[in-house]
This record gives sequence, C-alpha cells and structure tokens, in this order.
Amino acid sequence: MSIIEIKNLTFAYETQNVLKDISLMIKKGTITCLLGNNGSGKTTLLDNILGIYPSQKGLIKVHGDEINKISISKRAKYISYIPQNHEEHFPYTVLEIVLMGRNPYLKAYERSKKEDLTRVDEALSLMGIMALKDRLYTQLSGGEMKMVLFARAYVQDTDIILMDEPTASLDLKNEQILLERVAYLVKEKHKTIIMSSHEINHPLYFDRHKIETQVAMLKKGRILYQGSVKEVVLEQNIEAIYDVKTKILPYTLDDGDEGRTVITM
Ligand SMILES: Nc1ncnc2c1ncn2[C@@H]1O[C@H](COP(=O)(O)OP(=O)(O)OP(=O)(O)O)[C@@H](O)[C@H]1O
Repeated sequence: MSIIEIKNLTFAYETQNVLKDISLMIKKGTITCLLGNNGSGKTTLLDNILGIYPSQKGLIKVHGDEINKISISKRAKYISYIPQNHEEHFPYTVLEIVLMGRNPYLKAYERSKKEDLTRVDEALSLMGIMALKDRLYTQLSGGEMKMVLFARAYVQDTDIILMDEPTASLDLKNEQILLERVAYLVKEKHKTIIMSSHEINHPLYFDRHKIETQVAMLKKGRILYQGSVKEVVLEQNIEAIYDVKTKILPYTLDDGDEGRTVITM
C-alpha cells in the first residue's frame, strides 16, 4: 500500500492553476525526487502534501487518510519538513531549534526530557554539527541552517520527510553528508522521502546506492515524466523539461560499482 496517494490534484493560489492534475503514488521506504524548472510547482506540491492549504480539486491521502482531515498534532508525527528558506527572527540556539522537533511528543506545558536532549545530541553528531550546538541559529550561514533543519527533522522521527532543495547552499562535503544521511534514513530506517532538487545527479546517486527511487519531472504544474530513474532520467526528457542539451555518461568506480552522471553540453 502507498504511504502517500495523490490523485488528480489541481491547485491554484489565486485564479491560475499552479498544479494541474497531479497523480503520484509513493511507497514506504522509497525516495521520490521532484525535478523541474523554476516555478514548475515543486514547492507548491510539497506544501500541499503537508496539508498547509485547504484542499481544492483532487485528493491527497497520507497513511490512508485525507491530509486535511488529519489533526495538526497527528500530522506532525507523520511528516517533517525541511523548507527551502527558513527565517527565524527570535535568537534561539541551535539546540533549541533542533529540540523543537520533539514538540509533537510533548504534552501541553510539558518540558523536554533527558531523552529528548539525548536525541538532539545524536542528530547533531549524525550531521557533524555538534560544534554549532550553542550558536544562535539567526547567526548561522544558509548551509549551516540547512544542516540544523535536517537534524530537527531527524529528531521529529516521522515516517515521511519532505525536503525542498535540501542541498541548495551546501558545500561539497555537507552535500555528501546530507545525501549519505538521506540514503541511511531510507535504507536503514525505512523512512519515506520526497525531495525537490535542481540537481539531476541526485536521483542517479540514490539509484547507484540501490535505493528505490521514483522521479517525477514537472513542467508548468504538470508531471510530464514519472517512473524509475532508468525510465525517466533520459537526455530527451531533460531537454523537454529544461530546454538544455545534456549527455548521460556511464562510469565505473574503483570498487566496480557502476553509475551514470549527467553533464550539460
Ligand atoms: N504564495 C504564492 N502566491 C501566488 N503565487 C505563488 C505563491 N507561491 C508560488 N507561487 C507561484 O506558483 C508557481 C510555482 O511556484 P513554486 O514555488 O511551487 O515552484 P518551484 O518549482 O518550487 O520553483 P523553484 O525551483 O524556483 O523553487 C510560480 O509561478 C510561483 O510564482
């Protein structure tokens, strides 16, 4: 059974439809990569899955229930979200920001327990950002903030994690850490991840690591191509979406692992 079912979703902010007849089935323990040019509707689709807008046309079900009928407290135990941009105006420390990921598990006025603080330490170590623990979140760089938000999603302990361009503004090392942690969460913890990305090599990376990966390529609010990495990440599809000519090149690593990489011409 699918953990997320989207059927014929059409959505408009005002009068013009931004998402058009989107249907997507997402299995537990898989990654879905949303690719598409700027303004194609990736963030809007993630926001709809999160249930932050009243439903318009079509249906989104999470764990078998219509998303807008699931209480906010239950939703926070089902889905965590790493937004593209996150502004925090209050000078919380990194510790406090990550600890917020445990809020869905606290009763009204209940204080964090020792176990919650242990989870925060575990997440900060996992992301290699223990040194940031007492820093003010408002004073971090964009890339450091992204790593902190991933740690917050990790402690929230949801089955589903939505990520909006999670590697944007990360340096090469942190991009590698993030991709490895995403792969770990899916393979070892059976999390279900939906991530938007402008990096076509991301689905190829997950495919090489033998993670079940679905790709949905959007253009002007429609999914034009949908399926496995091998079915969808093709030169002609990339050109149809981005109007850019590319080559997909095969490579073999020293250990014999084979993969493919996309280069622009
Ligand atoms: N709050 C809003 N009100 C009105 N229109 C919006 C709003 N948010 C987004 N849009 C419009 O909806 C369309 C889809 O935007 P969205 O942010 O979902 O695209 P995206 O694929 O995530 O783009 P990007 O790759 O640039 O992040 C765009 O034309 C955008 O201008």
